[in-house]
Amino acid sequence: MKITLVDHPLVQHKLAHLRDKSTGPKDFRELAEEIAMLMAYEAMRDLELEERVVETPVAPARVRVLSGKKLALVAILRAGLVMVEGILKLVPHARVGHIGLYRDPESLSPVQYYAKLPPDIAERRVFLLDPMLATGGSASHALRLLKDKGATGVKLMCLIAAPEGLERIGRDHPETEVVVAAIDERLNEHGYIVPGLGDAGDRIYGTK
Ligand SMILES: O=P(O)(O)OC[C@H]1O[C@H](OP(=O)(O)OP(=O)(O)O)[C@H](O)[C@@H]1O
Ligand SMILES: O=c1cc[nH]c(=O)[nH]1
Ligand SMILES: [Mg+2]
Repeated sequence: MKITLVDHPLVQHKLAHLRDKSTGPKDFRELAEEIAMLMAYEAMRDLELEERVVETPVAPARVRVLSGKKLALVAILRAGLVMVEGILKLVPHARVGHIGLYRDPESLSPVQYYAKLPPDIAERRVFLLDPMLATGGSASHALRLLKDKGATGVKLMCLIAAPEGLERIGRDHPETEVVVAAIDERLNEHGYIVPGLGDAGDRIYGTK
């Protein structure tokens, strides 16, 4: 499994504020959007380009524009929604899918309550978005669902990953590239990432 760590200073600076427990929902959402946007710059580095010629006011210019497969952003609800908002600013024509999952607090297994994907998902470059990769159960479930719909080459983008989650994805979906801004120490006894940032969904929406 390929892991891409986005350790750019701007990403790390914003992540520091995101982790801080005194950061409220408004700033949390803005920071998470900005980090996702900066990470997408790296995650989309291998998008295909084709040559064109455009007329500048001075002369023809050979330019390169995006070509190849169209894009799909798939958010794991709820927390993945903020990443969609950031990345859509860069690629506004991407189609957006939603997979609704919550972790059962006892078993920590994902429970699916919703799924709506672009019908041509198998023909698109897919970026699966969730800020937190903890046990990896939610991301692994979502990757299975996407693959069952015919998606290939899906990239998983997470702000913070635990080693346990990365191992799980490597085991279940070894062909998947995971793009992360930080790899933390471990999970605690409740399945939260240490030091992490707490419950991403609750911090985004102020539900705790
Ligand atoms: O790797 P895992 O162990 O599966 O944990 C990660 C999942 O937990 C969080 O979602 P949560 O279940 O809190 O749902 P929410 O986004 O609605 O709050 C997070 O956004 C991930 O989807
Ligand atoms: O640390 C964690 C683990 C799972 N989900 C979160 O939102 N945070
Ligand atoms: Mg949550």
